[in-house]
Amino acid sequence: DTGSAAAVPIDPRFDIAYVTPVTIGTPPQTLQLDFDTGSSDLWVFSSHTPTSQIRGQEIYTPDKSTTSKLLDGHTWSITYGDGSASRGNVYTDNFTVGGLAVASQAIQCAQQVSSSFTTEESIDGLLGLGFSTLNTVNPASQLTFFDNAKSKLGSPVFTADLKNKQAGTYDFGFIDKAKYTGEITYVPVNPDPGYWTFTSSGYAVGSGNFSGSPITGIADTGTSLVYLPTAIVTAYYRQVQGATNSRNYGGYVFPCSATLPPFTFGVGETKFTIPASYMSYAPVTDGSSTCFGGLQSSSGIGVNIWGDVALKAAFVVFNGANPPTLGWATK
Ligand SMILES: CC[C@H](C)[C@H](NC(=O)C[C@H](O)[C@H](CC1CCCCC1)NC(=O)CCNC(=O)[C@H](Cc1ccccc1)NC(=O)N1CCC(N)CC1)C(=O)NCc1cnc(C)nc1N
Repeated sequence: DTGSAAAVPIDPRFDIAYVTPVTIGTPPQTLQLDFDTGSSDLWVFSSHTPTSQIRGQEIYTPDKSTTSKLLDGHTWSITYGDGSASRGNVYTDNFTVGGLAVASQAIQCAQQVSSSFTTEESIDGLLGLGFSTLNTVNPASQLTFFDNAKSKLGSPVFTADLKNKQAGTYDFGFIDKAKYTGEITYVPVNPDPGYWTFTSSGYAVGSGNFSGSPITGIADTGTSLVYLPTAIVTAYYRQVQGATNSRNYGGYVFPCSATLPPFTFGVGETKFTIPASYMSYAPVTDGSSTCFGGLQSSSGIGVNIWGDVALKAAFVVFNGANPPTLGWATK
């Protein structure tokens, strides 16, 4: 079997996140989920979520599904890097993504979500595509949709073809040659503690020389920006007129009129260039002439993160074979 579904930016003006339609239950209930390779819980706004915490999101109602089953005594609680959080109980039900079906997928129903989820009306929940070791369900952790679907897939892979300010695609079980150019460069993945961790072969700022220093980080579709070591980030913003590291805005900002250099990163021998237009993330507040950079320092995070700003510049194969690898191709 295979599956293919659109990854749609939640805001047409800048790519803070992408959502993908899924169906849950019988008859099918359609929700838009944020596919997140940086976590491994599949959780949804639900009939168990207090209405005071719901603002326009679609919800999953297990009682309306003839195939839902309560996973008795199981609970979950998750906190994300940006401090957002949610927790709740667990059902199993039929689940499909782009035509690919899993019969008894663990669906984590939110009984509590933090305010940033309530205010993000376009996200009805998350679908974790990290390694199942990260799943937070107690007393028995649950498998991700990808792990459940693997045995049905021609090839144990999924691919991310995220695009700038337009809909891209997540494919499951096959690699679509029409979505990339040249060859796919595969690199090793360290699945511990559960992220898609790989090592980039280096970077260049604009037309500057390529620095071959290895950068270990995670490929994370659920993170909007790229977070790299401070030395790299300062080298980048040294090339941007008027750039400052703003404590007020929590990162590097610059005049929206500034000329930005592109940013190149290496995977094996292949080089990926993030165009300057992706490197200006968004005005710090609506209508401001100060813009927030798409590249920020990872010093406060503890891990380097290749988020959507970088992933948009490539076609990425998440190969769930043993051992797992990451494939990168230009497009
Ligand atoms: C089992 C936990 C799981 C593995 C968890 N994984 C992650 O945090 C990475 C994961 O990819 C999550 C997935 C996000 C979570 C929020 C909702 C959207 C998806 N990524 C992050 O938290 C990275 C930082 N956040 C982001 O990048 C969010 C994503 C977002 C998008 C749309 C709407 C709201 C938020 N972007 C923003 O807040 N933006 C607004 C501000 C703008 N300047 C940039 C874009 C983890 O590491 N948690 C440990 C953890 C706990 N507590 C903290 C403080 N840090 C932690 N790392």
